[in-house]
Amino acid sequence: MASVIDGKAAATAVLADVTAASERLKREAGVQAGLAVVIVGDDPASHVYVASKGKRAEACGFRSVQHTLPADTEQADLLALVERLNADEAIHGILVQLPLPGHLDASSVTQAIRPEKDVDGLTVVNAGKLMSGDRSSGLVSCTPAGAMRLVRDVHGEDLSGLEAVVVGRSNLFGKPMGQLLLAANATVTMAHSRTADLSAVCRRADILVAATGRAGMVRGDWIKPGATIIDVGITRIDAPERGPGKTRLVGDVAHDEAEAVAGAMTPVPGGVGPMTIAMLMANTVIAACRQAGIEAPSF
Ligand SMILES: Nc1nc2c(c(=O)[nH]1)N[C@@H](CN(C=O)c1ccc(C(=O)N[C@@H](CCC(=O)O)C(=O)O)cc1)CN2
Repeated sequence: MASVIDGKAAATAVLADVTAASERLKREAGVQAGLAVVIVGDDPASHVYVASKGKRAEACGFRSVQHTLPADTEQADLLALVERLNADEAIHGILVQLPLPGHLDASSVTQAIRPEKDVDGLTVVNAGKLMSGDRSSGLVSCTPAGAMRLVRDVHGEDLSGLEAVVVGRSNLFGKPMGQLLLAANATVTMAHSRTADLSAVCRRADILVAATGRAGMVRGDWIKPGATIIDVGITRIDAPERGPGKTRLVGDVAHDEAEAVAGAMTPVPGGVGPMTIAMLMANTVIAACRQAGIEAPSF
């Protein structure tokens, strides 16, 4: 039976360190870290995540600002807001919640954020720094940074000799996750929906990271006995067994099958999700320390 990798407990530990760093920033530089989150439209899940980001930011002692824009916001208006936030000295981190409504070009909005304030780690500057191994001035995308911290809790800092397979190749998660695993000396395979014999590729993994976007896609017989499973998926499904109209969250890994084979695995909920928000707070305090010219913590 796989042991549970407790993302909530790991997130609580990160948030305690973030709060301490935020207090040090105030003491040493007289600066309150500022995080601005921009949300466009009415997607209910996005609103829940953004509200949670605001609450966490306040709990860490940050100034937290939320900009809520209507679904029919024009590209030029969104870009103008990003420019205002770029110029605002009280704001050290900017995040535009994704997905954006279909008529907006998410990439050009993301790329308009000043790299020093890009707490989502999505600008080409930050993606390039991650790829070239520059961790001293770049910012890493929150979900992969959080997932990597969970991997380190199980395997330590050095993954030499271990095979890691990442299923999914998004800019937000799969690509940076592959880079982080590689930087820790894992032998990394990036797999995706067009990979031939995906189940056989996954079975090679000592560390299997599933970000397929398809609930329950990774089955028990895709898993090497004893492997560590990081499940990045989060899908709400109907749960009639819990009562009429009830729902529950599931990941990309068939949980019960995987539990019988894996050595350790993240649950959904309570695994990678809480780490996403904790690492956003970590990135914000790192960005604020750098902008204030004091030593930034590492997480
Ligand atoms: N600009 C960004 N947009 C999005 C990101 C991102 O990193 N940057 N990630 C996801 C959504 N996301 C944060 O924005 C996120 C997803 C899930 C969780 C979380 O804590 N999940 C909980 C369950 C929550 C629930 O009950 O619904 C868990 O897994 O335990 C936090 C953040 C897409 N957009």
